Formats: sequence, structure tokens, C-alpha cells
Amino acid sequence: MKRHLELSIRNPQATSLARAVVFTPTMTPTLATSSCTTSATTSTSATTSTPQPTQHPQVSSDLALNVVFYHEIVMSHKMFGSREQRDRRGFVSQRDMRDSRRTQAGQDCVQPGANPPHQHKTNHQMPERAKQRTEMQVESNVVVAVRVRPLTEDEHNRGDVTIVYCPDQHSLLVGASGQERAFAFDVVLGPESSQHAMFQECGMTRLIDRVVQGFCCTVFAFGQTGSGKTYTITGPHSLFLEGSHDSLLAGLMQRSLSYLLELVGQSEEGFHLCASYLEIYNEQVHDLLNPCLPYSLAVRGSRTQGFYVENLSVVEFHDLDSFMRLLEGGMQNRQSSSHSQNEHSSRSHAILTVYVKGMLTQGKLCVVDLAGSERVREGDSIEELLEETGNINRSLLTLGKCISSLVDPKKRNGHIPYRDSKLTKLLSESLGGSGITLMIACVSPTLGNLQETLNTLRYSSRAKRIKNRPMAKRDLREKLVVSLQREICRLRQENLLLQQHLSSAHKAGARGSGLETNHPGSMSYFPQHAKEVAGARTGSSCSETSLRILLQELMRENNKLHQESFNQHRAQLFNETNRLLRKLEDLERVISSSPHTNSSSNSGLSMHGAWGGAYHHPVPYPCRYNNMLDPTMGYPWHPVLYCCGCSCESGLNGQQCGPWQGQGYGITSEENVYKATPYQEMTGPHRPMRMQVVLPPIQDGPPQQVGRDPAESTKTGPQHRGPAPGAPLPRRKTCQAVCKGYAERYQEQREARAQKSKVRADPINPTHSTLPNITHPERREGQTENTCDKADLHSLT
Ligand SMILES: Nc1ncnc2c1ncn2[C@@H]1O[C@H](COP(=O)(O)OP(=O)(O)OP(=O)(O)O)[C@@H](O)[C@H]1O
Repeated sequence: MKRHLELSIRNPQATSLARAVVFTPTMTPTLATSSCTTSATTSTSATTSTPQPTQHPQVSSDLALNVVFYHEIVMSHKMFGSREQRDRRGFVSQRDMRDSRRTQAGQDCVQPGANPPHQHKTNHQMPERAKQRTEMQVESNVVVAVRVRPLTEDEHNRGDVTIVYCPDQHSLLVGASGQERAFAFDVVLGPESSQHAMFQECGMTRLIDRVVQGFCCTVFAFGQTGSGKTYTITGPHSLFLEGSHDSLLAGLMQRSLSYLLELVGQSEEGFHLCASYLEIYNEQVHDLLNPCLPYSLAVRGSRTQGFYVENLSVVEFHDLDSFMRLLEGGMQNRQSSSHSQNEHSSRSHAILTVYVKGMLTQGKLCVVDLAGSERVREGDSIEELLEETGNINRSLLTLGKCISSLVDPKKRNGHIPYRDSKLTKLLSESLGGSGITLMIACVSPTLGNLQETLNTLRYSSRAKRIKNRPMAKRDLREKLVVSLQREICRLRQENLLLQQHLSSAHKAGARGSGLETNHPGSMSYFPQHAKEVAGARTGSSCSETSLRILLQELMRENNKLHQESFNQHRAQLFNETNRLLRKLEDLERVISSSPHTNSSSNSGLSMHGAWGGAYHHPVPYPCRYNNMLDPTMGYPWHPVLYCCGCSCESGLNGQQCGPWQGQGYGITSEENVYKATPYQEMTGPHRPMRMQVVLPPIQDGPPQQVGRDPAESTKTGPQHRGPAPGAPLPRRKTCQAVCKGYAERYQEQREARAQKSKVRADPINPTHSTLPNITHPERREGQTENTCDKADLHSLT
């Protein structure tokens, strides 16, 4: 209790926290007191030294955890200020480190869509709002790995001392003994780490897996001159300049490509690999694979592609050897010079891009070796070097600004100064876009570089907080699959509607007839198809081929349903027409039998039995020309030809009117029937009933062709004198074709009329007539009553 009070006096903020620990209901007062005492004791001793994980063997684990938390909160506030302040300064406490380690243990360090740090709850434990947020914000932080290089020979000889320590794989202590500053990163590799360990532990393999899946992944090495960036990315200079082939020294680039080629080789999907290699030197872009270009390349921006380098060579490769040749050529073309810090100092930012194009994916791996960041020292007064350093620093400063803006929640959605340098333009997608980024911070271990090392680590701590939204790039084929899926969805809906429509219509029909039918709305109507579609619908596989098959099936089914629906509709119309016709017939019969009506006076009104119904065939005759007009229909048609003048339903039994034969209206050939068919009435659910051939009304004069081949009519266009296809049937008014009896009656009527007019016009000369003298047509031998022939027609004209 005494200790507790002491603590409260010394640190009021800590007291409130301590109280919270002391009065936790799970603890007994005794334990609470002892724990508080222990923690306070530890905290007292820890104020003067670097925070270390505390051991509490005498207390229960729950209690120990609370005490450790309490102790660390007090310590971190005392040493580094609030969490926000610490973040800003790039420092982390032991608790931050442990949080980071927990996160590491629970999640893949290159895990797009992983929960952000400190969200240790599983999805089902999370409140609904938090769950929704996590599902919507599939963000991944930039992963930061730090590599500490060993002392170089020169540094050994000079007697430089190491001031960077790596207590474990995630933490780093920097500074002289007793004044160390702690940092935590996703991965920390000490001076003794090999190139192989670097490749394995920084998550490169997972990054390449993502590239193959279509993600854009970027690795960039950052740090002061001579800190080991180039060594990490490509291996030591000797590997290229002196032709050494020590594969153990090969850097991330070679190892990544080797792994990528292995991965691609194992895959059954055919991948297409190519690469480009460029450097940005003094803010000018040069193609390292095509060094002969006398000019620098332009960086352009587009909405779809983002920033890209215009006219950059992209070279295809198939194996590691061909890639190594590319890399070696590019490395030799890169700008480098001797520097006080590094004999082979790279003076440019180099970006190698490997494009991995699969069947449906377009992944990209960018490996960036940045030029060294350093201060201009007194000795570096050569003008050229100053310009170089100025440009390098400017682009790195812009990179820093971009990182700061990206991690600032207020600025993140505002303006990010990518356009201020070519480097940031080209890294924009990796930093704040849809890519996955691994940043490798390289640091020198010597005391002389302490300031540069701290700058690099602060910079990297900030970058660690950048959140990206990784998104795999799909190519057009993927889009095609998506559009096919949409089309299938639309067809399914249409299909469902048609089925519902038909099923209700059939139910109504069955209720009327008392029959249950196997209607098209039921799946048993299409047994084979039902199985296939049901299989395809339940299956989750959505390859392009299966989607196409499914699409075709649905289209076929929908066509059938459409046809059925159309036929049903037509049947209804036909029934209605028949009903009306029958009614009309009855009416005509009533009229003709009326004592007030002269049978010869109804000729201009009737469709059937125009001449007293003498030649009307009530039952349609079966057609010889099944499927002729519509070969897709498998139904027995029953066409009825309405004869031109006699209005008989002259079925195709050879009773057609003679005069029409050979003039395109007869039914002597299939062709003629087709040509003479301006309207086709085809009805009935399974048995379309009627084909109607309407012949033209004939006035005094030669017959006119009204019905023609639709193709012909479209050719002739406006000259087509018949009714337009699909137009309502014209009323058959005064149907004046020649048939037996007509000529006599016609002649009689004319004569009578002429007589009358003559009488009226010229009472003095009653024999004068204005009418032509029409010869009475002779009936040929064997001519039936309901036929008329050419001779008859000519006699009329
Ligand atoms: N992990 C390491 N193990 C052994 N030697 C290393 C390691 N890292 C760097 N070196 C050595 O340190 C020196 C500097 O390394 P490197 O050239 O890679 O630095 P750099 O950061 O690329 O410098 P610059 O920015 O000037 O190009 C080289 O001689 C290199 O061999």
C-alpha cells in the first residue's frame, strides 16, 4: 500500500491506472497488493534502464499479465509520452513490440485483407459493426523489414563500434549502451543473417504467390549510402562486375525470380513472363535494357494505368538464365560511382518490374533499389556529386512527404504529392494504391552513422502505418466471365418469369379442360435440360466453358419458352377469330334466309359463302406443305386458301381456282404458295391450324399481285403494293374473281344496269349501251363448279 501511494505521488496518471489494476474483481486484495508492490518495484528500477520483459514468478498468470500491462503503460508514458506521441517520434515500447509479435503470430505478414493490428478477436466474436467494417476495409499495412549489415573491413580496421542490437526477430535497439532506443518492425534481421534467410523471413515467397494471383507487389530497399541496399536486392557488386557465380550471395531479385519460375512451372495455367528495368538518375528516366536511347523517357499518367513510363522496353524471358542475362546487362548500365561511404555507390534509383500474365490474371512484381539517402558532408563538394545528392535527396524527401501524408488520417484522402518526383509517381500504386508493399530498411551498425540510422528507422516506422487496399488485376477474359455470369443471371430471371407465366396459363387451361398437362413451365417438360441446368446451377464452378454451356442451355430453354408462349397467344387469337367467323357465318345465314334479302346482294360483305355459301368447305384440309413456311416448326399445318373470287376455302386438294394458276397465286408449286402468302395464320399450342392466303380484291381489270415474298418486298420497298407484313387483314370487299356463275350474273347485272341507264339517258334509242360487249365464258369440259380458269378471267378483262 505504501508503494502504491508512493507511486501515486510520483505519477498521478499512473495511480489511476494502478487503481484499475488493484480493483479488478478477479483478484484478491492480497494478491493485488503484492502485485502492485512488485510492479511498482520493477517500475522504479526500470526508470533508469531500457525496458525489458518483466518476470513475475510468484503471481498468477492473469495477475502477472495485468501487472505487466500496468507497468508498461506507466513506463511508456514516462519514457516516450502518449502512444500518438511515440508513433510520431518513431519509438515503440515493449508492449508495442509484443502487440506486433502477437499480430505476427496470428497473421501472415504479407496478408492482404488481414485484420489490422490489435484486432485479436475472431470474426464471430466481433460486434456486428466492427465485423462489417473489417469486411469492407480489406486493408493491409506496408510491411517493413529491417536489415542490419555487418561491419565492413574498413570499419573493422578503423575500429568502429556497433550500436545496433537485435534482441529478437521483431525488435531493434539503437544507441550507445544505456541510451538505447527501441524500435519494432515486422521483421528484423541482424548482421549475421544470410541472403537466404533474408529471402525466407521477410515474406518474399508469399509476396510472389500474390503476384501469381494477379496482385501488384513492390519491394523497395531504403537506407543511407553503404547500408547494404544493393547487396540485399541483387547481391554484392562482385557478383556482376567480377563475374562471380556464388549463388549464396544472390540477392532477393534472383531468388524471387527463381521461386517465381518454379511456381509458374508447376502451375498448369500458362504464364507469360517479361521484365523491364529502368533507373531514375537526376530526375531522368533511362531504360537499362536499352541503354543506346539518346534521350530520357517520359513518365505519363492515365486513369486506367496510373503512372507509367512511355516507350520502356519490356523483354520476355522464359528461364532463369535469360533473366540473369537481362539483369546483368541492366546492372552494368546503372549509374554508380565511388563515394566516401561506398566504393560502388549506386547513384540512381533502379526499378525492375516483372510482369506475370496468366490466363485471367496480370500480376506485377516491382523490385526497387533506391539510391542512398545521406547528408551532404563537407568533403563532398564536387559539383556533380552535389547535384546527384540533391536530386536523390529531393526524391527521397518527396517519398517521405508522401508517406507522411498517407499515414495522416486527415491528409490521406486529400492530396498526396506523388507528382513532385518521378520516383513517387512510379511508386504511387505501391504506396497508396491497390498493391502489396514490402519495405526493406537497411541500416549501418556503426556509431558514426547513428543519426542516419535513426532517420531511416523513423522513416520506416512511419511507412509501417501506411494502409493499402490490395486488389488483384484481372484481364478482359475475367471481365468476359463476369459478363457471362450477368447474362446467365438475366436469362435465369427471364426463364423464371416465362415459366411462371406458362405455368399459370396452363393451370387455367387445365382447369378449363379438366386435363393436367406436362406444360413447359414444369421442369419435366425439358427432362434432359432440367438435369443439366440443375447440375450447372447447383455447381459452384464457373469456368468460362461451363458458363458458356450454361448460357447456351438457358438461351435454348428461353427460346422454347418464348415459342410456347407465342404459340399459346396465337392459339387464343385463332380461337377468337374462329369464334367471330362462325358468328359472322351465322349472321350471314340469317341475313340470306331473310325474306327481305336477295341472295345475290351479299357478295360484297361475306368472307365465306359469298355466293350463297355454295362452295364453302367448312373443315380445313390438311396441308401437303408441312413445315414449308417455317422449317423450324415441327407442327402439322392446316392451311386454308381463300380463293380469289369464289371465296371458297379451297383446301389443297386441287380445287384451286383455274385463273390463278401460273400467275403466282395458284398452289401448283410450293414456291407459288409461299409467294402468295402475305399472311400466315399459324395457331394452336401444339397444332397450328391455319394458313390463310388472302388474294387481292379485283376491280375491273387484270389481277394485281398483292402478296409477295417478304424478301422481295423489302427489296422493292415502296413499290410493294400489297399490305405490309404484319398489317391487319384487309376486309375482302367486292371480291370479283371469275368463277362459275359469276360471269353470267355479272353480265346480267351490267346489262340490267346499262339498260336502266340507257332508258334514263336515251329514252329515244333504247338499244344503246356504253358497256363493252362481254362474251359469255364457255365452261370447259370437266370443269367443276367452284373453279375458274384463265379463259374466264380474260373474258372479264
Ligand atoms: N549483409 C551484408 N553482408 C555482408 N556485406 C554487406 C552486407 N550488406 C552490405 N554489405 C557490404 O557493404 C557495402 C555496401 O553495400 P551496398 O553497396 O549494398 O550498399 P548500398 O546501400 O547499396 O549503397 P549505395 O546506396 O551507395 O549504393 C558493400 O561492400 C557490401 O558488400
